[in-house]
Amino acid sequence: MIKHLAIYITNNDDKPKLIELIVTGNILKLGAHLKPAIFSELTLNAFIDEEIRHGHFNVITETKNSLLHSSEGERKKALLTHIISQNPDYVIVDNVFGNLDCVKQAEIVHTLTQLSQKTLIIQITNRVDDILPFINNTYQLQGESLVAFHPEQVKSTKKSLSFVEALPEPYRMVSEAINPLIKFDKVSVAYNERPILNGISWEIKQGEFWQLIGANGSGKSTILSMIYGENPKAYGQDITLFGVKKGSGESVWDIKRKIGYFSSEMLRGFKRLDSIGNMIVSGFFDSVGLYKEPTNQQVKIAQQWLHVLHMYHIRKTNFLELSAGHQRLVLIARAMVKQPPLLILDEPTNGLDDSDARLFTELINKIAKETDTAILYVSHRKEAGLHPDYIYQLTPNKTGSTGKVVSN
Ligand SMILES: Nc1ncnc2c1ncn2[C@@H]1O[C@H](COP(=O)(O)OP(=O)(O)OP(=O)(O)O)[C@@H](O)[C@H]1O
Repeated sequence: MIKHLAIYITNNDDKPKLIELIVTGNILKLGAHLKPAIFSELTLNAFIDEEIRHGHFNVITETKNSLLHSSEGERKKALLTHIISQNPDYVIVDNVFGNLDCVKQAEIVHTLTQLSQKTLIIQITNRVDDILPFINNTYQLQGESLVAFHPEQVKSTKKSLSFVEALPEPYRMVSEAINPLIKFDKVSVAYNERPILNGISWEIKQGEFWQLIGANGSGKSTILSMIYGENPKAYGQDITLFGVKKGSGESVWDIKRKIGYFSSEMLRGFKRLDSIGNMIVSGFFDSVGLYKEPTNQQVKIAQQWLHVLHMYHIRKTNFLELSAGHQRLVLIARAMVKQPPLLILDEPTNGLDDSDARLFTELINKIAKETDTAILYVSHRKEAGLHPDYIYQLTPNKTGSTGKVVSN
């Protein structure tokens, strides 16, 4: 019987190094002649880069769409099919469920379970709930070797509140809020004649905390891009953003100014050298670096955020030195310093380990409770401990997804 294994890591572990140790045969004694395949976001990104640069598709999705224009679920499924067709000796499976809905998760588990009958699976995960059902051997990293790990350790960790200081008082922006902030009236969208959204009517009002859920490909990102992005599909639709009808000559810049935005994708390739303090205060200027002199009030608010996050003493530290989880907390503070009317969080916990996801969720609940900022949280994962006021669900079907409010 093949002895499949999972390696539980935290956001402080060096994942690329771990993968290198595995494929060079230096951590599991696998033999460097064996042919590995890596199922990870890094592999997917490499294929997407290739697509963009050379225009040819090595990995084809079920709908024959390019990877670039496919949803995350479609991409992962396509990558797994591609990997299996390559007949590897073993497969390293990294962040297997990131961004996948329950149905897609079950499909991937099914495919991997079949694959596991003849091929060794080495899973790398930072969520104990994600450990694949056919894996009984779990380890964690200690230096450059593996030691036994018991998932119950994480589950039984005591959960005390981490952010106790009050959030700063509102900055002037909040008075600009117009209710409802966002209004979609019978919005329908198709790509290449394929219906995606069908008659979406939805309102987000000041201070409300919404979670947007829906299967992969149901159109969640399409909705977001019509609010925050410059999706041309938004024109000719009945969409009102902050009291201004889309297509009425509104300024995209003006809309973006009213929205704090965070997506886990933002950290991909982020290389700027900035201190934590500057990162936060630059949120007042809608710029990444700090090019203007902040006012006393702005500095004070940024300092309060640093205190809330317990980072005041490390405010001069380079942002890139923080763990992935702490970087996200800083980017949330950066998006929130102005207390915008709306905060959009797009798959925000993807890639976070258990403890950082818990911290992140606690901060979002706190923002929802203590500020007038409305929150739109897009995620597949029912994040334990997250307390949205309402859930809006997209249900896909052949004529495009319909939407409805479901109970929490
Ligand atoms: N520019 C585009 N051209 C063609 N098809 C597109 C384009 N953008 C999105 N699509 C398709 O529209 C559908 C909805 O995509 P969207 O990204 O909005 O879904 P999603 O719910 O966010 O999915 P996921 O959760 O997997 O990210 C998908 O089938 C996708 O392939």
